[in-house]
Amino acid sequence: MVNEDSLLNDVSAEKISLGKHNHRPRNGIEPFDPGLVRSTNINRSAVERRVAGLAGRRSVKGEAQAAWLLKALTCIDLTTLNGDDTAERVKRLCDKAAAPLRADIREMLGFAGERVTTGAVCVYHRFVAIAVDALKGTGVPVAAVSTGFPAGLVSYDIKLKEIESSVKDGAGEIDIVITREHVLTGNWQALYDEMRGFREACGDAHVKAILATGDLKTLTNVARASHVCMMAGADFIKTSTGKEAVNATPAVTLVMARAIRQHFERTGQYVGYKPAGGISTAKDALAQQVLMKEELGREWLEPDLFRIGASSLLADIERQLEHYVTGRYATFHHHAIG
Ligand SMILES: O=C[C@H](O)COP(=O)(O)O
Repeated sequence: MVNEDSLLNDVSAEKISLGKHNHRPRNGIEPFDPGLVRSTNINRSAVERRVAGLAGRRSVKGEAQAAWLLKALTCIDLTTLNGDDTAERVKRLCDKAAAPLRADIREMLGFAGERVTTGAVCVYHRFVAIAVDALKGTGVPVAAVSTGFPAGLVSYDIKLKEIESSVKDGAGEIDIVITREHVLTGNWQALYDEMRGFREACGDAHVKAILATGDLKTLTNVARASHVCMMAGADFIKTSTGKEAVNATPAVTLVMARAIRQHFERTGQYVGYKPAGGISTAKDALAQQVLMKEELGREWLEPDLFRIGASSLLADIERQLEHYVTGRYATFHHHAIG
């Protein structure tokens, strides 16, 4: 059985706490602070050095790795965002989110009686009601991508209406995309204003701000956009739509995690982090988790503060966990969805 205490060697009192989906209380909204934005600057070489240093120093093996992967699985926002999505595909995805691990693997890991689920299911607005229905009683929330995802270039009014419709259909989380032009032209006030409006339109649903970091040109822009969205009340900041050419790189994770840390030190508010796009292997997930642990600490490894947006990661995690308990690798078709 996976020793729960082995999740991280230096936090032996912590538990894996499976099946926990509680959202944190909503964060407050800070007034716009242009001085803080102007004074935020990122040195790319320093970021790259730190990322390379971490990759060399930290590796998680054996039983501890199985525990980390189990934890990563509970943080996945299991996603389908394709033009050919159908109700049937979304229902199958929901079944997988509610029971992501084969019963025999779960049993061999020592979690037979536990509810193990992914962090959420993430879909387009059209499928929100279907997913909410399919996930009834599972505790798994539905996240809706919104505000003209992925480009975010529909009118502001339509963006607000889209958020409101998804909330009405039962989405507990709304993943909004920001207007990249506001960042690229340095119009931080406009970014703050739209983010506040999105947050308000979400009502009680939690809001994740997708920065589309691959479009933002510099790490300084990534850090400034992170701060502005957090000031305006984002519950999570998220890297990417998965549709940009570059998605959740370790450098971007480091910059966004540090922005979250600074925000926490300044305001006492906990903002979550969601890397998304191109995270498809257990190794990718572990690299993101290590960065979170090193930069933000143990609390930021739980699904209320950490999610991984991914369409195909689950299959590899399940495969690695099967290998851990049986000593064998199954072929990929045994872990079909996710
Ligand atoms: O938010 C989630 C992403 O769209 C998923 O991207 P992916 O298909 O590269 O895993």
